[in-house]
Amino acid sequence: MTESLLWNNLKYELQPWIRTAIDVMGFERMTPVQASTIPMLAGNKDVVVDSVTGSGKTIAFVIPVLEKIISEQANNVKFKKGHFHTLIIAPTRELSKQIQAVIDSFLDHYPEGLYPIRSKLLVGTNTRTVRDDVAQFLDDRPQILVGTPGRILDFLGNPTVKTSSCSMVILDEADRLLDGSFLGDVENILGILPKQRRTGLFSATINSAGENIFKTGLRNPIKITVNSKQSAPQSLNIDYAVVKLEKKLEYLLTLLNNYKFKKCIVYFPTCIFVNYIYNFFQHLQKSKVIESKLSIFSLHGKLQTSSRMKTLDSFTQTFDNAILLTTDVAARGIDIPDVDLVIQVDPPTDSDVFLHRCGRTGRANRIGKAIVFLSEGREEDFVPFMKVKNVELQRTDLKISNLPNNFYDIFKTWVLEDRARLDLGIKVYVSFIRNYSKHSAGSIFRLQSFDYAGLCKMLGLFRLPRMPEITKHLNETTSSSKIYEGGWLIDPPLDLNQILLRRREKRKNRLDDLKNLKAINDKKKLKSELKKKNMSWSNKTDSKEAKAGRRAKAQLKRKAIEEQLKLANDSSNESEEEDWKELVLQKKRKKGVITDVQGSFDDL
Ligand SMILES: Nc1ncnc2c1ncn2[C@@H]1O[C@H](COP(=O)(O)OP(=O)(O)OP(=O)(O)O)[C@@H](O)[C@H]1O
Repeated sequence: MTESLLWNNLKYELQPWIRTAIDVMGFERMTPVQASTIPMLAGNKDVVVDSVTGSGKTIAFVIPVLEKIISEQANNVKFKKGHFHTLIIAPTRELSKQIQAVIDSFLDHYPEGLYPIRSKLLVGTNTRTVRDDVAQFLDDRPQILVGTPGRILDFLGNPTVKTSSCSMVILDEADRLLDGSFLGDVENILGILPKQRRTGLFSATINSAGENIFKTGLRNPIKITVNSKQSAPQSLNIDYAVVKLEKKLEYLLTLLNNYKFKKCIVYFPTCIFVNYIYNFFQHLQKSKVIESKLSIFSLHGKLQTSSRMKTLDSFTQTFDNAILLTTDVAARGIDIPDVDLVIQVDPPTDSDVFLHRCGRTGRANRIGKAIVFLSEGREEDFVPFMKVKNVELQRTDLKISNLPNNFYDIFKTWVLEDRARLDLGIKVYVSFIRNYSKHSAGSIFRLQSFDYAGLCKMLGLFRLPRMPEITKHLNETTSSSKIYEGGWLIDPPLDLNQILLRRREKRKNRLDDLKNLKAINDKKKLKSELKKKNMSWSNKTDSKEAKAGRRAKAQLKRKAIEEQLKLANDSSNESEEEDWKELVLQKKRKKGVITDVQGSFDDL
C-alpha cells in the first residue's frame, strides 16, 4: 500500500482527538475512498461516492460530519433547543444503528469540557414512540441524527423539531434510498431541509440510482469512484454451484456441516422462507443431522426491532460456526468483520443486491468466500450476465455428503407432523414464486421453465400447491420429478385428510376436555373428574409405587428444564429464542408475514 495513504498525508488537517480515535481503532492507513472523500466533504463539496463493499465508506463520511460540527462550534454557532446539524439516512434499522455506533466510537475520544457532541438513533421500534424520540431529542440536544426514512419523516413532522440549522445530509446506500420504495419519503425529507447544505451520497452500486441522484438537491457535486474495473473487492472470491433445485437445502447443509468458517450468512428470498427453514434446521439439529457445534440465528424484516438488534448482536458475538439465516434486510452495509462465508440459496431479484450480499464478507482486505446456488439450466446464464457487470464468478462443484439418504422423507415427515407447518410450507412456495417473477433479469429467471416440482421437494412438500397464475407453465416445466395426477409428487398419494383430521381430532378432544374441566367450579367435583380422566386415559388405577416413580421423574424433568433455562440465559442464543417468542406473539396478533400470501392444496 502506498505511503500517500498514511493519515499524515491526508489533504485535510484532522482534529487531534479524531486522529487519536483512528489510532485506537488501529487503522494505520486510509482506504482510497477515505483519502479522496474526507478532504472534499469536510471542505464543503457535495460528493457522490462509488466504492466497493467493505472499502470504508462509513468513516469517509463520519469524519467530515464530526469535523464540520467542530468547526461550526468553534465559530460560535450554537444549536438551539430543537435544532440539529447533520442527518444521516440509511435503509435499514440495523445499518442505522451500526453507523451510530461508528460515530459514537469516535465520540468516545472527544475531549471532556468541550460542548458535548451527541448522536441520536431514529428507527421504528416496538418500545419507543416518535414522541419519546422527540422528548429525548429536546432533552439531550444531539447534533447528529441517524435513522431510516419513515421514522425520520415522522420525527421531522413534529413541530418542536426545527430543520433550519441542518447543514449536512448523508444518504448511505443512496441507490437503495432513491429507488421506488423509499424515494417518496426521502424526497419529502429533503424537501423540508434547508437548500444551503452539504449532501453526500454513498454506495457500492451508486450508478443504479440513475437520474434520481439529481432529486437530492446536490450542488456541483464531485463524483468519487474507486475500483471501477472490478465491481467486487479483490479479497472476495465469488463461486457459483450448479445444483438441482430440489437438492439445494442438502447442498446448503453439506456446506454448513463440512466447510470451516467462523461466521456464515445464508440469504433466502423471503421472510417466511427464513422462518420455515430456521424451524426445520432446529429440528435437524435436535435429530443430529446438523452438527451441534453450529449456532443458528434467524433475522428478517418481520421480526420486532429489539429482537432483530439482539439477534445481530448475538451473531456478532458468536465467534465460531455461527450461521445467520436472513433476507435482504441484512444485505447492505452490515459490517461484521469475521464473516468469512456468504451463501445465497438463490440469486436476488435485483442484481445489485448480489454484490451487496457477497460484500458482507471479504471486507477491508480480509479474505472472504461467497457462493451462490444456481438451478441447472437457464439460471446458469446468470454467470455471463454478471460478467457484463464486472463481477466474475468461478464454478465450484459440490457433492452432497454426510446426510441421510432419505432426507426428503425426513423433511416430509416433519411437515406432516403439524398442519401449521404444511400451511407455512405452501405459503413459502407461493411467496417464492411471486418473488421469482420479480427478477429484473426476466429472461434468465423464467417462470415458464421453472422447476415447480423441484421447489416443492426442496420445501418438503409432496403435492404442487394450486397457483392459478402458473398453471399454464406446468406443461413446459423442466422438472426432473414426475408430477402425478392431481399435482402429486409421490405415488401413491397420501390421504392427507386422514392424517390431518386424525391430528386435528386428537387435539380437539384434548382441548374439549380442558375446557370442560375449566368450567367446573366445585373443587371436589373437579378432583373426582380429574381422577376419572386419569383413569380413562391410563385405564388403570395407579399403584403407590408408580405414583412415586412418576413424581421422581417429574422432579428430574423439572430440574433438567431449570438447568436448560439457566444455560439458555447464559448463552448467546438468547435473542434467537426471543425471535421465536415474538414470532408466536406476532402470529397470535395476526400481524405476521403469512397473511399476505395465499396458497392451498385445493382439498384441504
Ligand atoms: N482505514 C481503514 N483501515 C482498515 N480498516 C478500515 C479502515 N476504515 C474502515 N475500516 C474497516 O473496514 C470495514 C468496512 O468498512 P465500512 O463498513 O465503512 O465499508 P463500506 O464501504 O461502507 O461497505 P458497504 O458498501 O458494504 O456498506 C469496517 O470493519 C471498518 O472498521
